[in-house]
Amino acid sequence: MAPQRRTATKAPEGNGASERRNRSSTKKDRAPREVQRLWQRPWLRTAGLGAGLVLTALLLWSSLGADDGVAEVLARRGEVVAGRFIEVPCSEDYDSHRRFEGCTPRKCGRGVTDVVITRKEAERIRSIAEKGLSLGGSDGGASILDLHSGALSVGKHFVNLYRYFGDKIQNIFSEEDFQLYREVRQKVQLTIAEAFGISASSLHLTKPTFFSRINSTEARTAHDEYWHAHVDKVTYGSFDYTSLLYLSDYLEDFGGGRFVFMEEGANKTVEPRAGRISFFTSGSENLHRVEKVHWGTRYAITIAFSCNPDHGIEDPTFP
Ligand SMILES: O=C(O)CCC(=O)C(=O)O
Ligand SMILES: [Fe+2]
Repeated sequence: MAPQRRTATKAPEGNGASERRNRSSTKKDRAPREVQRLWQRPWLRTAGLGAGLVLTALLLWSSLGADDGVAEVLARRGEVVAGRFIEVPCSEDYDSHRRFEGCTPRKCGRGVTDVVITRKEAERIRSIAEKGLSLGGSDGGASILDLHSGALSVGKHFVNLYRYFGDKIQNIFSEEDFQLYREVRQKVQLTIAEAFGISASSLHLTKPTFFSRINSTEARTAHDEYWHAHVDKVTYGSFDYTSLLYLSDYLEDFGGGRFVFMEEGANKTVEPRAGRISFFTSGSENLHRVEKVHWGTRYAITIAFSCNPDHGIEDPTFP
């Protein structure tokens, strides 16, 4: 729009012929007629239409971008991130909770690493999720399995798989599965502690800790609506540090389903990759959402930590 206006007003000034031809016109009506005449020139009309098209395309692109919430990629699926950390100012969310010095975030931010959990480990963990979730699954697009509480999505509800399946659950899961969960939790805890400069022992595993399986089936209940923007500290209360371990690959196993940190004009996405850990402080400095999954199946596990020992839970144990 701006270049078009500049052309229309500037051209008559420098165009002597046009001025001479219009000597009889009053000052008042000169500009519109000159603009009209200029507009009748084919090249200007083409340029104007071109600019209009570019502008429309830009507006469309930015509105689609805003809807999609995508601006920059923090971690691409195809790259191996050896450790990336971006500090962001802490929100005030932590002030309304009891503070634990040396743990409650004073340094806030988000990190990604692909070198802590191997692809092989991710595949083994994913098979735990597959085994557990094969026993149930939501009617809608999002199912969860919480090894700690035993919560498993079934239809439009949850069941406690330990109660529901009783001793039979020992035929599904193995001691090694739980051992693996513990090892992964430990590695994630150390990664978070190091990135935020705190002691790993000040972090307490907190609930809920769960596997998620998302596909493109339409949501049936509010539990299936995983795509809403949220703040983990608000949603889950006890969370101070959130981690996500991805168990499948963006654009290989599923489409859509990118993780988005929402920031005004500068959303950042994390593209899931098997074995990728994404971790961040849980306050509103890290408002986020998950894009809708358009095809395929996306597996992840949410493991979070609290600074408050009262909110700590033990690792899940083999029943
Ligand atoms: O699966 C993800 O990428 C994010 C999940 C999430 O935001 C959550 O569990 O609170
Ligand atoms: Fe979240």
